[in-house]
Amino acid sequence: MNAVRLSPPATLTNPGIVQVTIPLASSKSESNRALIIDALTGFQCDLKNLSTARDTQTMIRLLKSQDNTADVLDAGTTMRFLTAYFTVTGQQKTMTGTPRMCERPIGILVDALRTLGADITYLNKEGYPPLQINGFSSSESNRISIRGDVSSQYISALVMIAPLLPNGLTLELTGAIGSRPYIEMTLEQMAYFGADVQADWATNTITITPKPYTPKPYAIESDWSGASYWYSVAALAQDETAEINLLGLKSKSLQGDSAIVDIMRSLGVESTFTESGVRLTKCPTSEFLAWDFTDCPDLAQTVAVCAAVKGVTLHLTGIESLKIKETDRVAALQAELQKVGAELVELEPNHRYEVHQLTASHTVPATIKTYDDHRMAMAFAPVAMREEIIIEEPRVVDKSYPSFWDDMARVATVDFIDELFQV
Ligand SMILES: O=C(O)C1=C[C@@H](OP(=O)(O)O)[C@@H](O)[C@H](O)C1
Ligand SMILES: C=C(OP(=O)(O)O)C(=O)O
Repeated sequence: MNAVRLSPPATLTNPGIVQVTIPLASSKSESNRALIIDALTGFQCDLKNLSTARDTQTMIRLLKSQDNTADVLDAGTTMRFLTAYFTVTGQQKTMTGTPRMCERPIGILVDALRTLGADITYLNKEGYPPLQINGFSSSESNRISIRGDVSSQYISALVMIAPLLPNGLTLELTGAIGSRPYIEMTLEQMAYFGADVQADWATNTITITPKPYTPKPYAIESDWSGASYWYSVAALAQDETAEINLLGLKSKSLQGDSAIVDIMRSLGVESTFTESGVRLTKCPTSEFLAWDFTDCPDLAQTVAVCAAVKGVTLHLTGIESLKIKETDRVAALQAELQKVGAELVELEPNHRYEVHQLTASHTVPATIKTYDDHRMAMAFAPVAMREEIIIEEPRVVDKSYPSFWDDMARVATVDFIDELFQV
């Protein structure tokens, strides 16, 4: 029998006074777009404050790698953006990732790239990674209809390569559009680097003319998705004088997850923008909150856990895309919220959900499974402001926010139970 050391769970206890300044990780979404655009200029941009997130480090590594295989691990943007980038730059690559990545659909993007002239084949299951990029000879076609309701990352991937296409690109987005702020972020960053982009949101049409990017310096903003966990800490803190200063955030952000400012006002957190970022303090809480997460799906877990523990009834819509992210986040929330005395129920099939507290008591500390999903770990960590909690596989946070536990250790005691597991 071998003794192996697995990633020890994190136990979070004893929140004291919550008075803290957090430098925050920078945005992996902004970083990964800037890196693709930089690569399309021949790596001539001076990118500042790039994210230390694994998703971004993977992007950096794969952009420079000469290997025939690009393993994106569990990074969705890296998979989708690189598939388009390697195609348009004529690089023959095998694109693969974790087993979960190979369950996350990519057919909509591949179909669009094929229309533009790509030769791409699936190596296992049609519509899913792994896939093989065999070559690209650009077609006359520069007008594509594409569904907007599965993942905005396909659209971001296509528009970023569009300035290099001989005829540019016109994308007609069909159906509902999910995660639209991420598309707008892409277009804003492209425009900053000199691309000629036009979005008509009345007709859901995006037009990009052929025109090379202009290399320029660019500084990445702090990560609003990562900031959301600090909002939850402030909302759940017992310390009525709690004050959290989050550095590097701006009130006018490219990131749609800055919607956390408005959401958390109902959950008892006031935001004051300062020269250095945003200051969180406590304010009165509502008893009920309804929110449509179509534009900000990555906030749903944070808000669901926070509302559940605070005893605020929450109605969620726009969370369909959660089922195809790092894990099925709806199922994961349903299982784990029970452990902190709450439940997530479906009010209208696949459309409207409710989170509410249960009257029965629950076992403390709860041990939360994270399902290879960084946001499960970080969404449940703030529960420590109310009761002891154990988070399994805590290093999942490395995907987007590697310093998360170091930062949490400033408002809670974080113990990694260093035990030997027998196999
Ligand atoms: O473009 C991006 O940077 C992202 C878009 C969103 O994905 P979907 O468009 O698949 O919802 C979001 O959930 C993801 O974390 C990052
Ligand atoms: C869904 C996420 O990332 P991605 O789709 O890029 O893997 C996320 O960070 O929550």
